[in-house]
Amino acid sequence: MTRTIKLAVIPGDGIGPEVIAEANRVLDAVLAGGDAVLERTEFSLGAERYLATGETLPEAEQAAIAEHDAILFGAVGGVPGDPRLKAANIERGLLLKLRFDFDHYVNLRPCALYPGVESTLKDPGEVDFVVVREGTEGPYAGNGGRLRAGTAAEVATEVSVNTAYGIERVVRHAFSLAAARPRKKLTWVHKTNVLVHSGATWQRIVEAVAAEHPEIAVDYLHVDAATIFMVQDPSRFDVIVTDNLFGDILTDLAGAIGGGIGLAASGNINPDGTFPSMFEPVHGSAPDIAGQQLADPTAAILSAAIMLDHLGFDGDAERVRSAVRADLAARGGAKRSTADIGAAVIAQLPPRAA
Ligand SMILES: NC(=O)C1=CN([C@@H]2O[C@H](COP(=O)(O)OP(=O)(O)OC[C@H]3O[C@@H](n4cnc5c(N)ncnc54)[C@H](O)[C@@H]3O)[C@@H](O)[C@H]2O)C=CC1
Ligand SMILES: CC(C)CC(=O)C(=O)O
Ligand SMILES: [Mg+2]
Repeated sequence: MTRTIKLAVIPGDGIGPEVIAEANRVLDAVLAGGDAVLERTEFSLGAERYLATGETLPEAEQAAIAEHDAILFGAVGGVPGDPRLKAANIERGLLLKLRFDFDHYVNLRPCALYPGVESTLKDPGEVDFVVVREGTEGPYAGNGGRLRAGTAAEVATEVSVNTAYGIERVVRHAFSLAAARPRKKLTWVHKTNVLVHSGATWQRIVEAVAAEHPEIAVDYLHVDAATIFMVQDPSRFDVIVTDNLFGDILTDLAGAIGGGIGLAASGNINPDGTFPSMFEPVHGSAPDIAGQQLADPTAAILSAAIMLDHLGFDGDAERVRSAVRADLAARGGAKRSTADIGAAVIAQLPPRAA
């Protein structure tokens, strides 16, 4: 029986539309001949839309997006610091609003160094881990403000929000993920020596959930030390669970050691299925290379594969990953356009199993 998947597509700004075009082409190719049909609705949102209309995320459009089975998201934002975008704060008013309102509490960010890919590390060893970044709380929650703005006595606060409810659900998710992986190891990352209040809550909850999972080896790292290990010995990581801010920073670093930010994929997951989950490359809109077909669409393509996993099309997801692996192995140092890489991945797709 044919299953129709309603897909909301938000290409966004800068390189977003370029990489999403390739992810969409790969999706069409991998699903051809199968029993899933994509029904896409494109939403034109982002900095460009704001500059043209003054709108960031109209309520009616958010409600329409909510009616979909999944969201494929490119990237949003303009040149960092562009004063015309200050009032809108596209990243918060659009991207974080979708993550928060759709309760994307698991921000899943795998990092693997595929054969043939050059890492920034000389001798990376085994790199195959997943960062589970909390997606709805922490310092990104929007709890802050400025007093006496614009004066010499200005005070700014950005309060990190950590609820037991929010921590427990993401920690449980990370433990389940670790339990399903062969190495069964979980590292939780925080800064408990200084952030003693939120650190204590995280620690209490991690230890309670760990007691239910004796099969999983658990260790802890302060976030600053975690960055050292990530570049000196990434093989020590299997599943990492951490808060929203630490996870954001660690996963750009993970992107770099995994062969470049153009390969780093992610899923903003609402595991309960109450809202559509959203799949997007880790990178931003890269205004420095936008419109030139210089962006690597692999991160967007691998994000689409995470989406296929989430929607239950594991076989097709694996075919996409296999094609990406083959393409990366064949790529060498060759410079290719965004569209060329998309086409090459499609050419490497293994046939659908009979
Ligand atoms: N999820 C999102 O929509 C995100 C949006 N942003 C926004 O994007 C804009 C640019 O932010 P930046 O800090 O410069 O981060 P960025 O990730 O857009 O770019 C950082 C560097 O990585 C390169 N890069 C990024 N993606 C690439 C790809 N697929 N292939 C090859 N190179 C790639 C860029 O050319 C740039 O040199 C800002 O407005 C920022 O707020 C930033 C991060 C995430
Ligand atoms: C612009 C931020 C809200 C997003 C970001 O950098 C990320 O989620 O990695
Ligand atoms: Mg980031």
